[in-house]
Amino acid sequence: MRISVIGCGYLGAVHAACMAKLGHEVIGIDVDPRKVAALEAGEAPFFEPGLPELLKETKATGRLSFSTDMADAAGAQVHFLCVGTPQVHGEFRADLSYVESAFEALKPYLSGGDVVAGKSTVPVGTAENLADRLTGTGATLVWNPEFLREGFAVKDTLHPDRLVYGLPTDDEGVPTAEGDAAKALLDEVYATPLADRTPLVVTDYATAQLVKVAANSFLATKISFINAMAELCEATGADVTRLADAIGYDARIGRRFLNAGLGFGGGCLPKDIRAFMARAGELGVSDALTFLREVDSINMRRRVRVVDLAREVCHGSIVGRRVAVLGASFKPDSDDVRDSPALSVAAQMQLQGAHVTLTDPQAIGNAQAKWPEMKFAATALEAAVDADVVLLATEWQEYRDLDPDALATVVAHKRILDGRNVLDPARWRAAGWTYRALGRP
Ligand SMILES: NC(=O)C1=CN([C@@H]2O[C@H](COP(=O)(O)OP(=O)(O)OC[C@H]3O[C@@H](n4cnc5c(N)ncnc54)[C@H](O)[C@@H]3O)[C@@H](O)[C@H]2O)C=CC1
Ligand SMILES: O=C(O)[C@H]1O[C@H](OP(=O)(O)OP(=O)(O)OC[C@H]2O[C@@H](n3ccc(=O)[nH]c3=O)[C@H](O)[C@@H]2O)[C@H](O)[C@@H](O)[C@@H]1O
Repeated sequence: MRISVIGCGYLGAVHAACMAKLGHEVIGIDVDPRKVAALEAGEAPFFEPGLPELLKETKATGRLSFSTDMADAAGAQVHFLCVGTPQVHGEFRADLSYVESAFEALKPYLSGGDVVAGKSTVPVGTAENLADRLTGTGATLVWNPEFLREGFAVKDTLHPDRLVYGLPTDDEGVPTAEGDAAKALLDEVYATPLADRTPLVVTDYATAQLVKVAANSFLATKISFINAMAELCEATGADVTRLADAIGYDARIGRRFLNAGLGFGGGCLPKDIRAFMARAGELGVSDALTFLREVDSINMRRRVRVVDLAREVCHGSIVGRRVAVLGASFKPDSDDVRDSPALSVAAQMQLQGAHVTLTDPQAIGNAQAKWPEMKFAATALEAAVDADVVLLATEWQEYRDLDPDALATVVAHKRILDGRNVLDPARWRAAGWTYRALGRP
């Protein structure tokens, strides 16, 4: 099938390449000419494991191309909307201006029977509004939220945990004839994962939009729950990693997403819970989501706590102290620094008078663009030269594998803060290090 993908960022570029891998003929469209040029040359414009290989493979088939010209979307039967929905500056709500402009730019190129499939994460009500505005075009809107994780984006797109279709429905919640036709087209798009028995939830617009923000809110809540427990552990001398192991054995709770540390960041979880709260307010049900305010606060307190820990190990002040921060991306296996806890803590320390040197295997370029005045180093060992304290802020495998003896040869003081609870305290202490972590002794 011929497919267009509008917006080729972390979501859209992967989606486009994966759709081509599934056998479709795909045109990816983005307003950023540099991104389009890279993708058209078969190069990934950001770091995502497996994407460079997939782009090469699918470009070679001739089924995948990229363009800045929306007119190239004409002729596609399904158009995936994958543009950004960032937080509005100074407010909680989502900025829908990119969705608006992409949608309006696409409209003249739609034909009868086309499907516009929204993938961006949007406030509930957006799909209903866009659907109304398709009247007269003969095209049908569906909401098809995306659940991929950066770092696993290719696998998550080709082998999703589930697919969700939000279709137009009648007053009784039954899909309309257009809804049924749109479902048939999406079933064709996702024929391979559906044949692999990927669970499919077919529902209405409102539910499909809510599923996405509910999922991210649940994940954020799970992380903040364990980080709240970390605060209790800090007050009592308990170990939050053992606590997580113990409660995680209960299948009703589960161990995944119970890693305490610097908390969640990225281009999605933080802005999605805030946009959800803003939307609940507009709908007159803000009380239903007041707990997310606490989820957000617990998360942000972890960033403050790690700066306090640095101060503690430096005998009361970080002014003039050299701090090596290992990790700038919001999670390992990504170069994404949007709302990165690591970068935010590094910046805080710098603003409070420390001399910070930051390193990351993939995200230095993006971090430098955000904080040009920060000092950067290519490796952990270089960053740690003469350091008074080292902070592991993003758990890249190479930082998990660091040798305490090797690192000891370059630092000024053997003090390590484990911001992600991934190092072995006994090993580091045995090597003479002062080891401190979030929520464990
Ligand atoms: N990054 C992720 O892991 C996931 C993101 N999402 C959601 O997907 C959406 C996109 O997120 P990302 O890909 O991370 O953002 P991004 O910022 O990496 O990509 C958005 C892309 O849209 C392009 N764009 C903006 N206006 C356009 C227009 N009028 N026409 C064509 N292209 C346009 C931008 O140039 C950019 O390349 C957001 O709503 C996000 O919440 C959902 C699931 C996973
Ligand atoms: O809507 C989105 O964009 C995506 O947001 C998240 O994916 P992602 O942001 O790529 O990364 P996660 O693996 O969810 O991690 C998010 C943050 O939580 C942190 N985290 C994660 C797990 C954990 O146990 N503890 C913890 O602090 C990570 O370090 C990271 O900063 C969701 O997991 C995806 O399902 C969703 O599609």
